[in-house]
Amino acid sequence: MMNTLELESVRYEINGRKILSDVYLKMETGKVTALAGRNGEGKTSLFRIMYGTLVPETGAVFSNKVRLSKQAYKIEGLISFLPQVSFIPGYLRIAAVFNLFSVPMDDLLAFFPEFRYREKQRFGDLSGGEQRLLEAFLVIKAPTLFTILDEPFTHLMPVHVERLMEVITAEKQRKGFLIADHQLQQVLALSDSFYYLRAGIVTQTDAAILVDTFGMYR
Ligand SMILES: Nc1ncnc2c1ncn2[C@@H]1O[C@H](COP(=O)(O)OP(=O)(O)OP(=O)(O)O)[C@@H](O)[C@H]1O
Repeated sequence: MMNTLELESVRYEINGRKILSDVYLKMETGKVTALAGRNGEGKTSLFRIMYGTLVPETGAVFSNKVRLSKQAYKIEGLISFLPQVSFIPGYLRIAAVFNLFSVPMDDLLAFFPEFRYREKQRFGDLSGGEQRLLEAFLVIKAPTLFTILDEPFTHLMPVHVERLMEVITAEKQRKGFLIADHQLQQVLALSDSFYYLRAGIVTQTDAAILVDTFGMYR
């Protein structure tokens, strides 16, 4: 069964400045949806409104066309979110972190065997890139219908980006993704549908227009 998660008629302002005006956006299971936009256009704000940690002036989130009665993140199994900033406490050991997210360590080792025998290491002792990789992996694998990824490839080395893209493609069989990342080539390769956010307006677009707008090799 295909599931949808939609933002409808969302208006959001900060100190009287319009960030989002009458925004519509749809996520679907089985699809990766991309949101493109320059720095500061409001992508993170839109993600937080969808997730439920930011309250807009108007608008709502609909799951399979039914308006949510509470924030999306409070509904078990509905949505996971990778924010731009680190969110896992450094004192936790890797094994404990995987337990918390209900993700088996073996799932990680299948894609990233370099973490074998490191279960007892504390999360805070990993390199910045390794921490980012594990956070992205856990959110992607979390047992939810939908996942939002805010710049998942930032700080990752190219081989990890490639493998993380494989994880997303595999998980897409059962969930829907919404992704923003400045690595346009990767986003284009992964995504099935595209939106563009500019001056508060979200429009549906396609890969060719995004390449024209942002350039492939900036
Ligand atoms: N608490 C705040 N007070 C004032 N302005 C804010 C606040 N939070 C966000 N903004 C502004 O709102 C706009 C949208 O921010 P947002 O983080 O949603 O953009 P973004 O598209 O995700 O940017 P980036 O690609 O750089 O992450 C930005 O111009 C930002 O400066």
